[in-house]
Amino acid sequence: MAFLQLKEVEKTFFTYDSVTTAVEKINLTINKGEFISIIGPSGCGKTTLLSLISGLLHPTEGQILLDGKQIEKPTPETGYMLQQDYLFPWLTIEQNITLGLKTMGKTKIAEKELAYELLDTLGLSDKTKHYPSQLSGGMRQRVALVRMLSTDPKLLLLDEPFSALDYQTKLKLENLVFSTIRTHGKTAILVTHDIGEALAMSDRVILLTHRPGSIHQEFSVAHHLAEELPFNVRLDSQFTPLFQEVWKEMESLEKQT
Ligand SMILES: Nc1ncnc2c1ncn2[C@@H]1O[C@H](COP(=O)(O)OP(=O)(O)OP(=O)(O)O)[C@@H](O)[C@H]1O
Repeated sequence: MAFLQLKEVEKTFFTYDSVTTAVEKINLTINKGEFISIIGPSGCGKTTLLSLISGLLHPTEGQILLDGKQIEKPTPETGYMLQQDYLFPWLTIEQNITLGLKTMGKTKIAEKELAYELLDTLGLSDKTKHYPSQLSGGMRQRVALVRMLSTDPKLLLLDEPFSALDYQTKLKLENLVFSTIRTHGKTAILVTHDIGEALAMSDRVILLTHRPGSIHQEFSVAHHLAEELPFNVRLDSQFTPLFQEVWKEMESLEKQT
């Protein structure tokens, strides 16, 4: 059975003076353990699509099924990581990363084990008593990654999580996020404006059309590359031709406006 299935999904926003169809006719199947990226022109509905998958929004038409069950509302089965880390400034790093567990009533030491293990793996174990303002942007995003994974969600939704970082930090964090997600065998969907990032991190890249966004083309990344760390993928001889292929398609979409 498909892990995540989008069937003829459409989302239209109705406001007092406008009707906006953000996405339409989206048919997509994602298997367990896959890493998918969604790219496309600005305003084509990428974030809307993630919000629909998270259960924060409901489709106007169509269905979204996770493990065969229709998604009705946000649940701990799905984790979200955004461009801004949204850490609570008045809580320590330790309190921030265990907050999700606390709201789920999981306060036992054994239930927090994964969170502490992740803090250690991501080099943050000496920062547990610090406050977010005492950390760099890259560190804060690492904390956001730990917070997302600590409740052990089945599906991860990443909405431009690296776009506010400087280039070097972004490259390092891509590697770290990728290896952490792969190690834990999670299924992930990344929204990004960066073609290179999409290709370096994913098994498949989905290119959406202009709004209303529908799937224009899907690009598969060779299996041996999809298993490599993103930084190494960027250096591979197959990377540039694939980048050019995606770039050309994006350019052709621009010409259609
Ligand atoms: N709550 C809302 N009410 C009305 N219109 C909305 C709402 N949310 C999104 N939209 C509209 O839906 C369209 C798609 O927005 P969305 O943010 O999903 O695009 P995006 O591809 O993520 O954009 P970007 O690339 O700029 O981040 C836009 O025209 C946006 O104005």
